[in-house]
Amino acid sequence: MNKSILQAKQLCKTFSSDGQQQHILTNLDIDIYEGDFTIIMGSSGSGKTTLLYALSGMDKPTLGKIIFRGTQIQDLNSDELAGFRKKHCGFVFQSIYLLENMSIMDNVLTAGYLVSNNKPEIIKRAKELFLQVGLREEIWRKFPSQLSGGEKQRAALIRSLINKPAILFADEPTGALNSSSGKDVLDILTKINQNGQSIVMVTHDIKAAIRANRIIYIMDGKICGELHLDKYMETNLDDRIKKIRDFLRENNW
Ligand SMILES: Nc1ncnc2c1ncn2[C@@H]1O[C@H](COP(=O)(O)OP(=O)(O)OP(=O)(O)O)[C@@H](O)[C@H]1O
Repeated sequence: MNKSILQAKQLCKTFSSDGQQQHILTNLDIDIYEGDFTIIMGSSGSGKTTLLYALSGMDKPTLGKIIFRGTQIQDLNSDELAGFRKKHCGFVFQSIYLLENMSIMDNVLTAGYLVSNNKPEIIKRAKELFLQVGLREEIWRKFPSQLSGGEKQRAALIRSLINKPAILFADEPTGALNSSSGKDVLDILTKINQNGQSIVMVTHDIKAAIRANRIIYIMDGKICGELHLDKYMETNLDDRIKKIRDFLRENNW
């Protein structure tokens, strides 16, 4: 098994609304391992996004510890947390949050300059990433509104990778894309994972889940099932899909 890079210990998250407390995560323990493509599944409202946000420092847990390479991040103040996220985490979401008033290249470079002063290095890496995800030079200076949903999501993915995050967190990144664009994004995620990028992704979609080598199932704020698979290959997909379907059925999905 690979080295653990992120741990949650006795994680609890409670939301209060209308005077009522809702316990979404309760005493949840999890390790995220370097190089894994970890998928979080579970029924709607089971707490998948809440878990992703807590693990990535986007939101503070109510109780418990989040430990990234030995540092407890739940105790960081908001500036320190923002620094942690910028430096170590990449994010892609279903909604694509690119800045509309700048080109996709500038969106990427701006994110890179927040972390590094080495502008030539950032520009070089951005160009490499654009080519790696199949976005040709002709569109680098286009604004987000001039691009298709799939192109925008690929640009958002480059932005999330520009600072070489230790972990890429993704929340249904293909949820708003047509199946061909969704497949392109999954192919890119698979490729970067094969090159060593650790990924934690929430999805409802078996087509996305087959890309993982580890699937966590959560129910009522707890991990109730875990499936380990070999790294994704385009062969034996029927067998892989069957294993995932059986696993989901066992968990009453
Ligand atoms: N900021 C918040 N304030 C109050 N309740 C919240 C908040 N964020 C999430 N919740 C509640 O926590 C529960 C879990 O939400 P979460 O988004 O983690 O679920 P999910 O498993 O990702 O669901 P889905 O698959 O539908 O996206 C839901 O009942 C939701 O209403």
